[in-house]
Amino acid sequence: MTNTQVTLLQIDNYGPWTVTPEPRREADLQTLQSRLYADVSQFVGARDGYVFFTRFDNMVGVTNGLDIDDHRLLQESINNRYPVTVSLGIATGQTPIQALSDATALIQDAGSAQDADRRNVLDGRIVDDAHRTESDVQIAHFDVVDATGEYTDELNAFDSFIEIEQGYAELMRYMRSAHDSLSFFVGGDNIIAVCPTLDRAAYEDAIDHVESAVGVELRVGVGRGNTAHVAGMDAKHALEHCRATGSILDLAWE
Ligand SMILES: Nc1nc2c(ncn2[C@@H]2O[C@H](COP(=O)(O)OP(=O)(O)OP(=O)(O)O)[C@@H](O)[C@H]2O)c(=O)[nH]1
Repeated sequence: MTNTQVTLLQIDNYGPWTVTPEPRREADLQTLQSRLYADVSQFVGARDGYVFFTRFDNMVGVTNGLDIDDHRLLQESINNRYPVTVSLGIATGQTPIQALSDATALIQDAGSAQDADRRNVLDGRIVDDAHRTESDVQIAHFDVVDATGEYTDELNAFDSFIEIEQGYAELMRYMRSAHDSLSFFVGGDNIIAVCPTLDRAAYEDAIDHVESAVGVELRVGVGRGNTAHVAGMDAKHALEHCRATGSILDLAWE
C-alpha cells in the first residue's frame, strides 16, 4: 500500500506582489518563477524527492525522505534569497490526492494566498521512519508513442504542442477522477503520474481512455520505491523496456 508524502509549496501573497507598486515586467516574473522552481527542484531532488512546477506560484512535491527540518531549511533559504516567501503544507496519505488535499487544507486554514499577514507557514506531518516501506511511492512515467514521427517532425511546433497538451489534459483529468492520481507534464512528450497502488488494468484503462478521447497514443512504465527518485527511476527503466519490446505498459516489479 502506498503512503505518499506530499508537500504543497505556495508563494505567499504573490498576486499583489506582481502588481505592487505597479505591474512588474513579465519577463522578470517568468525568470523568478523558473529560478525558484529550479532551486526547489534541486533541493528536493538532492534528497530523492520530486517537485512539479504545476502553476509555478503553487508547486507540488513528493517528499518521502524529507523531514520537517529539511522543509524548514528550504523555506529559510528561499527567504534569504528571494523577494518572496513561501508557505509549505506537508501531508501523507494512501492516495496522493488525499495527501495533497490535506496539505492544501493546512495552508488554506492558515489564511488566504493573498493575505499579507500569512507568511512562511510550515505545517504538517511526515512518514516517520518506523512506518516507511519499499513501496510507499508509486510513479508512472508516460510518454507519447513516436511523438517525433507523429508530431514533432510533421506539424509546426505550436500544433505539436497543442496535440501533446491535449493528451496531457485528458490524462491528468482521468487519472485524477478514475484513479486518484496526480499527473504532471514534465517536458517534451512526458507526463509523470504519482499514483496510489494501481494495477496493470488501471493503466491500460487510462491509456485506452486518452486514445479514444483525443487520439493521442501513450505508453507507460511504472515503478515503486521508498522515495520518488527510486520509484521514478524504476519507472524510467520500465519505459525503456516498453520501447525495446514495443509494449505499451511495463510494471517494473512484475
Ligand atoms: N522530462 C523528461 N523528458 C523526456 C524524457 N525522455 C524524453 N523526454 C522528452 O521527450 C521528447 C521526445 O523523446 P522520445 O519520447 O524519446 O521520442 P519519441 O519520438 O516519442 O520516440 P519513442 O518514445 O521511442 O516513441 C524529448 O525531446 C524530450 O524532450 C524523460 O525521461 N524525462
